[in-house]
Amino acid sequence: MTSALSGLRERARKNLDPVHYDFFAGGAGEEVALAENERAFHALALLPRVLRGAAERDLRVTLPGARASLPVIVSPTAFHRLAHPDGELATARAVAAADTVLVTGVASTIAVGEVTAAARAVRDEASVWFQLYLHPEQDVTTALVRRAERAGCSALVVTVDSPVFGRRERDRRNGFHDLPPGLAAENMRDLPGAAPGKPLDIAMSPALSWDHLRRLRDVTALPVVLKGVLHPEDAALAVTEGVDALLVSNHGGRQLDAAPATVEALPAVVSAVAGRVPVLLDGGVRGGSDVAKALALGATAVGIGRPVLWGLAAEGAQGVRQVLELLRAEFDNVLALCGGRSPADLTRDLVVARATAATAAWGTSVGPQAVRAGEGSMPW
Ligand SMILES: Cc1cc2nc3c(=O)[nH]c(=O)nc-3n(C[C@H](O)[C@H](O)[C@H](O)COP(=O)(O)O)c2cc1C
Ligand SMILES: CC(C)CC(=O)C(=O)O
Repeated sequence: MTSALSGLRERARKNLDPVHYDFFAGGAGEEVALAENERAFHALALLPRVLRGAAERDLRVTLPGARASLPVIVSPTAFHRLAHPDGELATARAVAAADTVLVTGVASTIAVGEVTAAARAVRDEASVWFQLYLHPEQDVTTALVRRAERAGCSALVVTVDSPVFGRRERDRRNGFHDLPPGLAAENMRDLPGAAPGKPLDIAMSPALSWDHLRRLRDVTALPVVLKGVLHPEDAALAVTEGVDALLVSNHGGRQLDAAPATVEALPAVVSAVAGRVPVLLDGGVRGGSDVAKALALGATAVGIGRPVLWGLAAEGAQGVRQVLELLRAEFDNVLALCGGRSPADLTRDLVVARATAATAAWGTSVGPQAVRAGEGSMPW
């Protein structure tokens, strides 16, 4: 993590109630997956190409229902008003100003219609996607989808890595179970089964199956991004089921602690999808070179979770904007250093396992590992 980003995190830590800091920062279990997401990026190196004439660079990418000015979008994170009084409104303004996609979540402390309005006040065509969990009762899911459609969201992000809630030790230790008075999951109000004036609980259900996803697709024409896929067989199934994109994610290490680092799971998913839909990744992206590594391994874009929360808690909308501009500048710099003009120039042969990077470049004994990576085998 660069000093600018860790500086924001430290300022966020100072501003936040320690219990809320732990909620944002923490993971499940022993926080192995949380740590692995970042470690796995460090374990990879980029093998740059030279003399490729990369004076003019274009960072834009096309995604379902959206275009983004850089291949970094904002993943859904809960309860932004714990980080800053303006909460998701501040996040929405900053993300729209940076001209990328905001994935606003069902666990937002501001209703989705107000979030999209704040984004559109900054940029007419601002892209906002809506993240939801499938509810076992179809009428609740449908009501959430209608809410997102009315708000003008251009895709649905369906999180499927949460059949049950991960065991978050920090939250248990801190006794953090409820939002402070005055804050609520605003999108959960006025849903079928909700008591008047009271938000419904966000359901996480182990009973969900592909049938529930089919029922969702029956009630909406919005593109669907499936979030939390790690197994290549699930990726292939999802494509067969007609999803419009996949987001490789382990929920920032907050669900299955034994899950692999996302950048390590990415190549097999990319291979299973075989170019049929875009594949995105989140988890542990902290700098421009992480973005470049994920793209070289086949991601169309990456999402960031905690860095946005650090920016928001440190400085509100300004802080979120700072995080996105930092990543834009770093990614552009790395792209140039790799001799690339656009994200498409970041190809798989540019990624090698760090332990073998030098020997791969020399073409000696370990070299073929990196060379074969370009042909579909794993470089680690
Ligand atoms: C505080 C917090 C809350 C989150 N809330 C949600 C959520 O409501 N829905 C969801 O799909 N993912 C949620 N996530 C996971 C993020 O969307 C994303 O997968 C993860 O944060 C990416 O990892 P990173 O924080 O290392 O960038 C949350 C993550 C954090 C840190
Ligand atoms: C409270 C949850 C709905 C959000 C969260 O913390 C998570 O998904 O990690």
